[in-house]
Amino acid sequence: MHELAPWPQHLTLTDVFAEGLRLSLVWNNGDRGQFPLLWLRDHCACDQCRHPLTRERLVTPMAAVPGLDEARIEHGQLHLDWQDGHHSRFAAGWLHQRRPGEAAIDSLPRPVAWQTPFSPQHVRHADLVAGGNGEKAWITALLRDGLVLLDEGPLELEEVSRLARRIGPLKATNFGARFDVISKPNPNNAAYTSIALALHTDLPNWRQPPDMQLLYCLKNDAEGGGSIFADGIQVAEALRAANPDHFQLLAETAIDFRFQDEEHDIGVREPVIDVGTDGRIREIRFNNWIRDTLHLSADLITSWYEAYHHFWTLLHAPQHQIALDLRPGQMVAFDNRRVLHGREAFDPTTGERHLQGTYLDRDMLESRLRVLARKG
Ligand SMILES: C[N+](C)(C)CCCC[C@H](N)C(=O)O
Ligand SMILES: O=C(O)CCC(=O)C(=O)O
Repeated sequence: MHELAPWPQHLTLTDVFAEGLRLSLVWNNGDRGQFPLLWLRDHCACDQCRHPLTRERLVTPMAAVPGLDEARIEHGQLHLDWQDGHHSRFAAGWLHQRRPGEAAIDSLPRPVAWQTPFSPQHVRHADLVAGGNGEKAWITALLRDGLVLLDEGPLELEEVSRLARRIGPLKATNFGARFDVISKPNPNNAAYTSIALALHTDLPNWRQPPDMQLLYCLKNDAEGGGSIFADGIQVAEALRAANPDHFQLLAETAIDFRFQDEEHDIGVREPVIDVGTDGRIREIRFNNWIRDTLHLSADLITSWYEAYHHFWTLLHAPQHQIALDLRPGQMVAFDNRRVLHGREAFDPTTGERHLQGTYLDRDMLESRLRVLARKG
């Protein structure tokens, strides 16, 4: 079927009936499904309909489906002879996975809000780089919890880039594809100082902020510098429960985020909480440094500030935060569209602190997990 993902091999078809412009199929496990003929012709997997090497569809949209001469089951699989001379063959398990009206089966983990007390999953570096289950566990935890820790990695510069490249290309931003979090002489960003960083998401001033952030600890022996995290979904749900009007205001009111330095001026107008039509929280944009002028009507301004302050207070409430003291050789990976991160101030005169970081697209993590799942 020109499909790399596995489909159930034990299923066979036992019956097929034509009903107008549909076929009704019955499998050996008793399941039934109805398939419009147009769908079947559009999904034909022969070499004229699917490119044998790229696996991409070659069939173009049809106004009407050619008539069917015969639909039959051979060795449990479906064979169709079309009146225009075309022949299609469908594997029973492949069709079963795609029964119209059934939700598509995707093995990707759904995001699950943190429950207090939340303790993140840890994966050993050696297990991640061995591939297989270690890598699956790491990606699964990251997609599900929005945060995962890697332990016992080597103290090598660029290890973060090597790990990221296993998954996909590093996602470049105006800070480069790979960045060093150290205190710098002429910082363009609070991260490059030694001051405390309140909880934030990175680059909410981009239409599409980076999805996943990896921070690899190489040195952390200065006094202070502990890391903090909070789950934006958990806290936004807490806000919705405590004050639905505040939640609504942050979800419905777009505000401006903006970053500027000598070379850039990157801004976007979006709400702090992005809620889907189903009420699900899809994204949090929260970064108080790069919130731009609050350009709202005078009526809205005071109530927006109230709601924002409420959210800020809940984010920083001890029950919503986890504190991590990153050790050299440890890497934290988190979903930057959901989980907020921050750190305590550190004293650069007492020792060194050096993190190397990069970003990854969520699509690449999902892709990697699907590829790993092919092997079962
Ligand atoms: C991690 N790195 C230093 C590269 C970027 C940090 C970005 C955080 C910043 N306040 C902003 O969103 O613009
Ligand atoms: O220094 C840290 O621990 C976090 C740095 C940070 O918040 C950032 O790079 O955005």
